[in-house]
Amino acid sequence: MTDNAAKGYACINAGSSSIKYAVYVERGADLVATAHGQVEGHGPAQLRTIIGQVESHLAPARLAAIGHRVVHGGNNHAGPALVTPALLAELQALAPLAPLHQPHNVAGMEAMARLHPGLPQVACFDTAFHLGNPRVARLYGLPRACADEGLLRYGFHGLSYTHVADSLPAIEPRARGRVVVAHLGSGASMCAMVGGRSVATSMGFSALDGLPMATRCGALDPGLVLHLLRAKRMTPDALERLLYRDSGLLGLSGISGDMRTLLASPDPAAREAVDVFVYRIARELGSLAAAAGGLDVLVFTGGIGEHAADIRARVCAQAAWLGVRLDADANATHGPRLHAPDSAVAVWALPADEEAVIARETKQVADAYPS
Ligand SMILES: Nc1ncnc2c1ncn2[C@@H]1O[C@H](COP(=O)(O)OP(=O)(O)O)[C@@H](O)[C@H]1O
Ligand SMILES: CC(=O)OP(=O)(O)O
Ligand SMILES: [Mg+2]
Repeated sequence: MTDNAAKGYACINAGSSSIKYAVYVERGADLVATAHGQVEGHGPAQLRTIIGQVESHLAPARLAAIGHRVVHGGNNHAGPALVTPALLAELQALAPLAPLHQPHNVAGMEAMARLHPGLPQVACFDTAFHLGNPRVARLYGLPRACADEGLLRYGFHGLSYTHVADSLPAIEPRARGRVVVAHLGSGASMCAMVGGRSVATSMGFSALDGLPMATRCGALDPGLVLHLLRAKRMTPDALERLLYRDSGLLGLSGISGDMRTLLASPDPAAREAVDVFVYRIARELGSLAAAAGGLDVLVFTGGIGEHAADIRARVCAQAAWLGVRLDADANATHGPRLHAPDSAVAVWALPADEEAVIARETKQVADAYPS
């Protein structure tokens, strides 16, 4: 290994159910992926597997920096940031707002710092993409003092939305128009973009809001939470477990939070869980189209958005009033172009690639770091 070896970047994306990783290597002015993978679950064993994979896919490049997806960046980060002890403390303080993600994001940084002390690490924030949302989109109807202390809508999945915003102009002439993206994975949210920038999104203060997800409830009447605390005497920990881990598709079906399992199940409760998921996406689409002032393009991404033709077909059927018309054959084979010739709205299915955005942001920050 020499100093003039190409630079390589490891990308770690700790989501709610798994850790995705990728290795990117510089080739001229480009960053090229040499590995993409996923390990289920979280913990030291998973991180060790990932480190082994990263090292075996790096050569002959040298590891120049490690980038991490960080779900919650609060109000201070409109772009990626170098990981420092002060930043780690800041991210740890935000952990209660994203309990399924933030502790794993921070654990990944700490593990890599032990393994590669001195190597720059970069935090790439899900919240950054939405930080420029209009203030009306960010405010809750709470007393002003609450907003002053940060009780605002933040929104998440920003790295995935950035990837869509970056990819769309090459394939879709109306990419800079009024676009709604549905990121449908284990976590699920939707985002309205105008001119390639987020103007509104379905997740809010935490990654619980908006759509029902694999195990998270989605939007709830806060009166219901008060009822659970008071009348049912639930403790905050029990409530957190109910809302983050026992609800959503899993809670509704009583079977699984995994869409593939539910689509294959003849159980009426599985069907009803899927019905609720589709219904809520269709309603959110109307709301986000209103925020964008109309709808030119609809994009599906995430594991469900990319692979579940049936879910896309049902959402699009409920969006006929917006001028959405699917090409059934294109949809069955996952497009990526899904709209019929007479559709007023362009519809696409695109892979979610948060790691590509992590690689780019990591290089950008690390290149500015004196090595
Ligand atoms: N072929 C498929 N049909 C339906 N659902 C699918 C398919 N492939 C993956 N999924 C669903 O995608 C979801 C996982 O999405 P993914 O984006 O990988 O999750 P994560 O949020 O963990 O990154 C699961 O509900 C899974 O069942
Ligand atoms: C923010 C979020 O819900 O992320 P994921 O989909 O990776 O769980
Ligand atoms: Mg994900």
